[in-house]
Amino acid sequence: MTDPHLAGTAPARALAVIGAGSLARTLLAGWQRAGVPFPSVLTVSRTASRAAEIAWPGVTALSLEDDASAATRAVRGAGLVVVAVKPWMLHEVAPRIAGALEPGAIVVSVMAGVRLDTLRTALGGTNPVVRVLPNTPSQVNAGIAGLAAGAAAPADVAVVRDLFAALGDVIEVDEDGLDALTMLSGSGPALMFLLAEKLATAAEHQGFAPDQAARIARGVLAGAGALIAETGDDPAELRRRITSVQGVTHHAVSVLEERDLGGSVIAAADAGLARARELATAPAPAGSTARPTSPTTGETT
Ligand SMILES: NC(=O)C1=CN([C@@H]2O[C@H](COP(=O)(O)OP(=O)(O)OC[C@H]3O[C@@H](n4cnc5c(N)ncnc54)[C@H](O)[C@@H]3O)[C@@H](O)[C@H]2O)C=CC1
Ligand SMILES: O=C(O)[C@@H]1CCC=N1
Repeated sequence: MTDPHLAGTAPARALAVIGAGSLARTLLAGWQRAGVPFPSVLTVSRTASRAAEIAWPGVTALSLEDDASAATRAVRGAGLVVVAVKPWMLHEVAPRIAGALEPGAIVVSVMAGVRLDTLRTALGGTNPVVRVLPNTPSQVNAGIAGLAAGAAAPADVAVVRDLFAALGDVIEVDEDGLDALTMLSGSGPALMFLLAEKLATAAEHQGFAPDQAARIARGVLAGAGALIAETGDDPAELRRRITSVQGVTHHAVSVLEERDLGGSVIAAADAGLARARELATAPAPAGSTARPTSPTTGETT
């Protein structure tokens, strides 16, 4: 699928992606799907085994394990550099790339919490830096990304905006707005998937086999998503059409409202915002190099 916004406007710039984990792969898959014509794409992983997982056409996957200068090599010649490591790894990445960035190369940070001032200082202060907060539906060009431009020149911001418009909707905000979006749209899909997991658990509780329970949960989430996407109707209106007076939906939803679902989601948003702000200066969490850590929260590293 080629995004019509991009026709004729896509930057013919080489792309370097530092940190080729979950989000980086999501973005690359989305750009490939949208047909974004990068002249070359280099990714940098920490380990050779992670680099070997990226056997994609047109992508050269380097690793620090194989070549300690991989990050420096990747950014040389790149017009766009996406930094997609965990926020607490910036201190390791920045010295490797700061002196090697091409003049005018645009750095896009997708790291949660890390402020533009911090990025600019860490990267030597001469290259334009833009913060973007994407989400994983970008992989299927159905993402929402927050974009905070800071002091970047309008032409550079336009390049980044076009790039992420190929992956879905782009909302321009200031940095405080970006911290809030980190949970709302960045983590938002996880909330929806959590609800689907809980629906499957409830189905099993009511006697369905696990494979049937999984089909029910997947079908409901995918069907509801397709309905809202294709009709463009308001979620409250779509819910109203399901809710018969004193019917089944009314009784089920009442239980969630009595247990303050709305208050719980607001509390979750506040907790996410607080954590996004903390990440600006936080050390690596204990155990953050192990994968995966928790079946409940689904943390990857
Ligand atoms: N996963 C998501 O849905 C979203 C993630 N983000 C942000 O994206 C960033 C990456 O997150 P994920 O992809 O989920 O994490 P991840 O752990 O899957 O990927 C990070 C990758 O960086 C690599 N890495 C670490 N140090 C490195 C170094 N010095 N040089 C090169 N590579 C190095 C790691 O080996 C790992 O593969 C984080 O800062 C996160 O806040 C933002 C929005 C959404
Ligand atoms: O959990 C995280 O910190 C990242 C940022 C938003 C989604 N994943």
